[in-house]
Amino acid sequence: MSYHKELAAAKKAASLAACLCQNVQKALLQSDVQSKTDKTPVTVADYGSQALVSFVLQQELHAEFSLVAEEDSKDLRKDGAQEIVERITKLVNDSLTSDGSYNVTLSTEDVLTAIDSGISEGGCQGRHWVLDPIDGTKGFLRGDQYAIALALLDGGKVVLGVLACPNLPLTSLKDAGQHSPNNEVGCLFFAEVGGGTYMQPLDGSSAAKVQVSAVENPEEASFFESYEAAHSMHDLSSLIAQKLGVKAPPVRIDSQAKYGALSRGDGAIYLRFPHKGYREKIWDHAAGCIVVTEAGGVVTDAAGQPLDFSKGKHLDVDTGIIVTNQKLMPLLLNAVKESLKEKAPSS
Ligand SMILES: Nc1ncnc2c1ncn2[C@@H]1O[C@H](COP(=O)(O)OS(=O)(=O)O)[C@@H](OP(=O)(O)O)[C@H]1O
Ligand SMILES: [Mg+2]
Ligand SMILES: [Mg+2]
Ligand SMILES: [Mg+2]
Repeated sequence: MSYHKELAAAKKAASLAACLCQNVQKALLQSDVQSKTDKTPVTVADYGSQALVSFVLQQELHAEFSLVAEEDSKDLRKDGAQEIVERITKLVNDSLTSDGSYNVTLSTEDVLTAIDSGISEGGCQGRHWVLDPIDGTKGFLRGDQYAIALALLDGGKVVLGVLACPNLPLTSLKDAGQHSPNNEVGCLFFAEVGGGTYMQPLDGSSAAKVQVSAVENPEEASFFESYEAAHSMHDLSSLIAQKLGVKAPPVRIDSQAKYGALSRGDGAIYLRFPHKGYREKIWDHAAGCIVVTEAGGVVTDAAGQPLDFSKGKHLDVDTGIIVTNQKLMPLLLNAVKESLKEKAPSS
């Protein structure tokens, strides 16, 4: 089955949302940031991006629509939130006007409704869009990496994914720090099942196929991990890297930009080991997972099992998520197993 129409709609939605986020990041006001009940930050751009993607997908596809997305409008419907809802609505309308494809002006209620169409639970039947309107909100607030991550599930499998990474350099991160005449940023990665992974500049110029690193010797490999130590155990990844013989220091960047960078071979390994008790959400991995696998990579949990996106909002993974190329995966799995055994509290 082909998903060309859906992929075109997803690229349009994610690119427009990326423009909205870039505009907010340039002029971020402290009042634009709120704290959610789980104490993580959310900004007007997270809400605006979710409303915009939801609206664009519904306009483009005219089909029955199910969206599993990170944000909801609960906090925005509370007393005192009217001003922030108006700001979000203005951001969404400005983005729609600058694109010019839709002759509409959304009301505040339209925007809240668009945000809330992301309440689906997903599952193993039918089609479900999966959206992280800003993945890496902490990175976004620091002015670092973040991504708009959009994927489509069909029968519980990820069939397409788009990652818009507005701050990711167009050239490899391996060249970072070296003198490069081209320090432009803004990448759009996209993949359809069976069709490979492509990257194009967010400004829309032509796309090129990408491949994961072909490195077979771990001593030549470098690895990515979360920027935030609260999101992944840096001491455990350091032990795994040491056991593998990786020489390079970790590359710490926020969000699924890690999957994008890995898909084009900027590094060979991604290690993610959340602290005990954290449950991974499908929107933090669905788009990244297909972007890497279609580029020839492998994404598994720490036990070597593929990620199962068919169980609803959560991913029930064993201990952590690891990503690399097919050659390095057996070595990596061994290093992970040994490191976990060593770190386990002795009974
Ligand atoms: N405690 C904890 N453990 C593990 N993961 C967590 C935790 N808290 C949050 N999150 C999720 O991490 C998402 C950000 O992705 P990363 O961890 O790759 O980015 S970062 O480098 O740490 O910023 C981040 O995504 P966004 O909320 O979309 O920014 C969260 O879903
Ligand atoms: Mg969040
Ligand atoms: Mg996220
Ligand atoms: Mg998010």
